[in-house]
Amino acid sequence: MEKFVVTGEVQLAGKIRVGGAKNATLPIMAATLLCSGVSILHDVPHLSDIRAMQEILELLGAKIKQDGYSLIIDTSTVSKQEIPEHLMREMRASVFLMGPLLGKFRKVRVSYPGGCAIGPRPIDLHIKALEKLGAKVKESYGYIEAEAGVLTGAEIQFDFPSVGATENAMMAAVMAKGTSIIRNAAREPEIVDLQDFLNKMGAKVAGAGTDTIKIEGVTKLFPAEHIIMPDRIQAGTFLIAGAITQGDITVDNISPEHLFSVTDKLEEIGAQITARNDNIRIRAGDLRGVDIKTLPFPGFPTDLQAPMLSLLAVAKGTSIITETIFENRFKHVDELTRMGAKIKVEGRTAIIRGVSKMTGAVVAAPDLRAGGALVLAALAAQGVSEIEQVYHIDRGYEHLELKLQSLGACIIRSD
Ligand SMILES: CC(=O)N[C@H]1[C@@H](OP(=O)(O)OP(=O)(O)OC[C@H]2O[C@@H](n3ccc(=O)[nH]c3=O)[C@H](O)[C@@H]2O)O[C@H](CO)[C@@H](O)[C@@H]1O
Ligand SMILES: C=C(OP(=O)(O)O)C(=O)O
Repeated sequence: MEKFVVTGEVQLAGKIRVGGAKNATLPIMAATLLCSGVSILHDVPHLSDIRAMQEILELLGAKIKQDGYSLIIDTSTVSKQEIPEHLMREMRASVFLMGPLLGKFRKVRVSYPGGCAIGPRPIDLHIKALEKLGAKVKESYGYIEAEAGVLTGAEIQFDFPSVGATENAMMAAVMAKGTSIIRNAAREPEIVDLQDFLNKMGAKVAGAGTDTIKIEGVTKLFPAEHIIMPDRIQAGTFLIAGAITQGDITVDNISPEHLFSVTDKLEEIGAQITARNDNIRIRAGDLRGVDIKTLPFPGFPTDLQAPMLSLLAVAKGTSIITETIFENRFKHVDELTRMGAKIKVEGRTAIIRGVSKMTGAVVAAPDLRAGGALVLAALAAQGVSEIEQVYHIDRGYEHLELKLQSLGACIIRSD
């Protein structure tokens, strides 16, 4: 199995461009099912999750061509509404197919989705939204079947602003009869990107980015062309890499407003941030501990909690991180402890006593962002580290080792 071998204590410097966001691409790929014809997506990252979604769409009957960072998706031959279990299990985003398949065929059969093992990840809010729109949902033997003679616009009130449930509800509602209103909707930028794509297809969606989304159902949607929004989580990871290595990095092709909660914390920690139209520069300074609570957007993103924890592990003083989104997202802590970090986890809180240096060790990536966090820790640590289970990292960071090498890091992929 592949691993990363990292020699730490190299200050990173230079410019890095981030590509399209995994978490925007996946629902948009699913949304192409809502029409019949050729949609073109640009800046699609080369990631294993994207390949898994491609495999599912192809299995449903789509024809897909990849041209560099563009995906040409022809949905005119899609005929199936059922997704086999082994593909559903590959990633969380497979659940996004329920909304569009129901919208298109009025019928869908899927098993429970996989994704990062970061605590229980129920789909009750997804199902509730589909039921509100008129679907009859049956769960048995690990499969979920939904059917709707007609989908009818409805008021959907979420108990929690779930990103995936908001996206699924939007995709099911765009072709429902009448008006739908989603309240307490998630406000993540990826939802705005999905709205933009759906509207290019001829949908009538407004309000994404706020907690109330209004959708006027239409009878037909058309193929569309779209440039995927930049990946704010990758951008945040590179900024943290700059801070943890005492470096000077500029991250290009990013909307600074997507990262305010992160750059604000980095400044509080002691880094100097300069944000321009589409780039952010970070120059590291003396690092000091801060407290962080993960929250739905525009709060601090849970997907950057693990990388930030690595940074706080070498910041002066005590920091407290409270993870409010997922129940079990501190799996990197045991691995960071092997590298000399001093961290105590109590329930959803991690108490971090900063050490002046971590030391290289053999560690294993327990999930995607935790894997990213271990790479960052290794970049700062004294000596050589090996990070195993790189396949988790490849789900969401494209050629992370090559990107870090371009900034001067000493990291290689090895068998
Ligand atoms: C592919 C993708 O875009 N993944 C992102 C998406 O995941 P995902 O869409 O799965 O995250 P959600 O916002 O739905 O989940 C947030 C919380 O809501 C709970 N919940 C969710 C749905 C539901 O039906 N019932 C329920 O209780 C979850 O267990 C979790 O505790 O948003 C998360 C939160 O920003 C990110 O960490 C993931 O990277
Ligand atoms: C948790 C993540 O992904 P997923 O929801 O696809 O598991 C992530 O991108 O950090």
